Amino acid sequence: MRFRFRHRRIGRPNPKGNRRIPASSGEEASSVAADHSSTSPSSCPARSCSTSALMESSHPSPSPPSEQPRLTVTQIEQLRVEAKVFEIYRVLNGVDPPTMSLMLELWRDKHIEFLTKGLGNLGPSYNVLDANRPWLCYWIMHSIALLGESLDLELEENVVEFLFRCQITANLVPNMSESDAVAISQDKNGGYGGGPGQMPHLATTYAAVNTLITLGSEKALLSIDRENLHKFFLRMKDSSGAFRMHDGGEIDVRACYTAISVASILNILDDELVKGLGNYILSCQTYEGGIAGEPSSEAHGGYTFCGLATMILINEADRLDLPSLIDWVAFRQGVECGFQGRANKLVDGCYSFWQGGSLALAQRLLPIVRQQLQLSLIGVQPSVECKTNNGFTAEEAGLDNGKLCKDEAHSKIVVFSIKLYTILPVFAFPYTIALSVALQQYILLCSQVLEGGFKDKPGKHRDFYHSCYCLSGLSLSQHSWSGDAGAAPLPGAVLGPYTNLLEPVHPLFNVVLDKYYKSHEFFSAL
Ligand SMILES: CC(C)=CCC/C(C)=C/CC/C(C)=C/COP(=O)(O)OP(=O)(O)O
Ligand SMILES: [Zn+2]
Repeated sequence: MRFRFRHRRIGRPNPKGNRRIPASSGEEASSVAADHSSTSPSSCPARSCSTSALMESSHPSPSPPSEQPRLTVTQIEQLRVEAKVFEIYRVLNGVDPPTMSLMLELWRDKHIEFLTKGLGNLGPSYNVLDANRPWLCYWIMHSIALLGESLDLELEENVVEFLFRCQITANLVPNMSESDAVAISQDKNGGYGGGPGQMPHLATTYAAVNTLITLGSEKALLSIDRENLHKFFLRMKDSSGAFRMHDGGEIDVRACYTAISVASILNILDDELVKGLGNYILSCQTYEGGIAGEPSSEAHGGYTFCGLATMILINEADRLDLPSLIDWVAFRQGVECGFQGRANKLVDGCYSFWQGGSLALAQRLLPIVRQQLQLSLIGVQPSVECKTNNGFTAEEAGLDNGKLCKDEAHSKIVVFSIKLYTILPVFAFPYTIALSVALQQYILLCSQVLEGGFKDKPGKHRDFYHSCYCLSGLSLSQHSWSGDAGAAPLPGAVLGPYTNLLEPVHPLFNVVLDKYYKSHEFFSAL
């Protein structure tokens, strides 16, 4: 039977009543505003994974050397070999750890407390992250749903109404009456802005629609103006086949994903929106194997997720070089067990989703991956030397009898074997369980804040963005080997107490699976 935390409305007593609350660190209550400032594009000391990555154009330059202190590989290996997880915690956090079971426990009630406090800040006087308010709704509501909770109906309605006002575009004034808003929503401008009266933007449109799907009420789903949204998407479509973020805005893989994800989940995806898009995404896959934000840029986990998910949604994933992509993502998991966003950068909790999500997607593409590996070897005749060196028989390597000379065959097989060695372990059952449990260890020990919320890494502040993507990554890794959707994960796949188990997410859209099914049914019937 499936283990779930379902439909506990926030504000009611906790039926489990078994949460152990750690002593306050003194950072509490008044610190929520301070936490927000840590996500503010303008005030974030380290812009790493700031919300600017979601809203602004990003052209990563070659990675600068980091000043962040980190353990050396030798130190980590030593600590690991001696199984001194406590020591790792102490060195990373600078304080003595609580007991092991407390460290590995998901502090549900504290997370809910932190998340619900954030909802109070969506009103018109809330200036920090002013252009990101639908994102705040999504990060918070999705995190709450992952934890198996939901809001009181009145609070949910407030969010629906707030987002409805964000659907009204730049030619309107904030705080207008609902009747005026309804009248003006009939005009040609679709899409959601970062706040009421702001210009529509693809990123905030994605955040708003995912929030409404997460809320899932009829009122929430019906509030989405699909017809005008489709017009908005067509207006954002560029002649290259890609999309731009907003009128006159930048063209990149993020814009492609947000447009296609929303169009797909709302059942308004058509040939016009898809035309030429696969070619654009393909031109963003770099020599490293990952996907960049735009052609000739550096591969990055955020864009790799967006690019791969888009290709799957438009049914063109087989055009990507999947073995190289998987190779690249797998090597982004550092010795700290978390993922980095790109080569030579520090690991960070949010990539648990962007990189972990890419692996979760690739896992479903294994038949295509195998086919691509085999196709790259058609006609190759393995030599005895190759078989000995690489430990694979011709049959295992999927080789045909071929016409290539020995040298050519040899070089191809070496390349092939490198891929086999890196890709097979990534998807071999026990090995992958170990990798996903290791990722859970990073999230629970290094990103989780025991007072509630999640952060990039020790030494940083918690924020809603990292809370959302750490929880999303945690859910994906807990469920990564559950088999058919809906099956309960094996206890060994869930690090810490089994009560840590989160709701499963749909890896293409990053909404809770049940919410996706409900909305799919709803929009298929329209
Ligand atoms: C759905 C949607 C809008 C997705 C956005 C995907 C996403 C997170 C893209 C990342 C953008 C980027 C290049 C960040 C680098 O920031 P950095 O240089 O500060 O971080 P780093 O050092 O970890 O690379
Ligand atoms: Zn981050």
